[in-house]
Amino acid sequence: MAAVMLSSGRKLLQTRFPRPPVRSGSARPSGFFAPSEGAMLPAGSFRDRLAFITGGGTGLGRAMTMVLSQLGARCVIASRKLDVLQETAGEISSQTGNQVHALQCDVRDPQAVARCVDQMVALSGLPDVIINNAAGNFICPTERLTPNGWRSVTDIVLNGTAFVTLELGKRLIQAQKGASFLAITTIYAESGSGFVVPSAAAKAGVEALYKSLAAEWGRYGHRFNIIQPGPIRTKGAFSRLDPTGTFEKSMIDRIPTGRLGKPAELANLAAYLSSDFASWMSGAVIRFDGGEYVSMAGEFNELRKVTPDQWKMLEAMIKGTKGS
Ligand SMILES: CCC/C=C/C=C/C(=O)SCCNC(=O)CCNC(=O)[C@H](O)C(C)(C)COP(=O)(O)OP(=O)(O)OC[C@H]1O[C@@H](n2cnc3c(N)ncnc32)[C@H](O)[C@@H]1OP(=O)(O)O
Ligand SMILES: NC(=O)C1=CN([C@@H]2O[C@H](COP(=O)(O)OP(=O)(O)OC[C@H]3O[C@@H](n4cnc5c(N)ncnc54)[C@H](OP(=O)(O)O)[C@@H]3O)[C@@H](O)[C@H]2O)C=CC1
Repeated sequence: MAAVMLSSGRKLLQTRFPRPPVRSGSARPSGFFAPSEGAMLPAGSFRDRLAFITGGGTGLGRAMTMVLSQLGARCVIASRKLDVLQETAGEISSQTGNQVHALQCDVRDPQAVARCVDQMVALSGLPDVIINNAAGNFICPTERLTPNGWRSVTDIVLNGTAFVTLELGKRLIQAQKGASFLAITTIYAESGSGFVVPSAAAKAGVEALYKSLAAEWGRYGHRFNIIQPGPIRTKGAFSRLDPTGTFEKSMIDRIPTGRLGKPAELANLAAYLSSDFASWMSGAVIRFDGGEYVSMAGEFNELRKVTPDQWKMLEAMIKGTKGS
């Protein structure tokens, strides 16, 4: 006896199937959807451009800094840990030959953000590209969350993004200089998600902020776009969201492209959105998740697990039903 279950937990049918050789996501044929990790845009796409990337010392921020620098940008990376930033800045600039400056900045503190922008202006001027990538997150049942735990995440994600955007936005408007603003949110900014509730709430707030400013600040030459990544292995994210490593397989199983994303893939999309090739893109929200979001959403998507023999039987049963 075998049952086909819907994602809601309801049984679609229960009948005498031969035991199904259920194909797991990780058993998908390899070769489809192989990542391309080199820089996608033409060399020099960011020549004479300055990019400011929060959280640029690690993970996805580091990958975005790398590709922008490869494409000719001067970069300023900012976060709390100066030693980490300096190491990344040194590694990237020695590979690309372009300047990468490291500035200490806690985005939760608006005065620290203003000082950081002062330092950047003194070093290199006002940026053409701003990427709000810094974040904090951890899995936690919401009933265990303290007010300080809530604050630690929402202050980095929502307030931090707002402080950086306001500080730079006002100065750019004053200087009559246009810029591209990009925010890195996540797929559950749209759906919400249990167990990461401060992050879900704050990322949704960031999306509202960026969509609102896309409408309001276009007249000053500013574009605002959003990338919602699905799971991409980084130490910062996976140590806090999958500390035992047990969720990774179920993530991969539900991703139709059968793998996690790669930082360099995300970085190419970020570079495109921040480039002149995307100068008509503003207010866009791009989901970048290998199909995971729609795969989790569709009522009948679990039917991927039904085998061809089972389909023959299902079809015969359906066709054999007369009337309603
Ligand atoms: C898979 C697809 C979708 C994925 C989405 C991914 C989204 C991401 O955002 S991944 C980014 C992950 N990277 C980071 O989080 C990096 C930065 N994170 C941090 O620095 C820390 O994790 C933290 C956010 C907690 C901030 O660090 P800080 O030093 O400022 O805070 P603490 O003093 O350590 O803690 C502040 C309060 O939070 C409580 N807390 C911390 N961790 C947990 C936890 N695991 N569970 C419950 N509560 C936690 C901590 O106890 C403090 O509260 P209190 O005890 O009341 O003082
Ligand atoms: N990896 C993934 O699967 C996914 C990631 N994302 C998003 O991608 C972005 C990058 O995450 P990822 O690279 O994975 O994780 P990381 O932990 O590597 O990146 C987070 C960065 O934020 C910086 N940061 C944290 N707090 C502050 C603060 N108060 N002030 C300034 N900087 C701060 C950290 O630097 P420092 O500690 O030096 O301050 C760190 O460099 C985040 O916005 C995350 O939400 C979204 C969906 C999926």
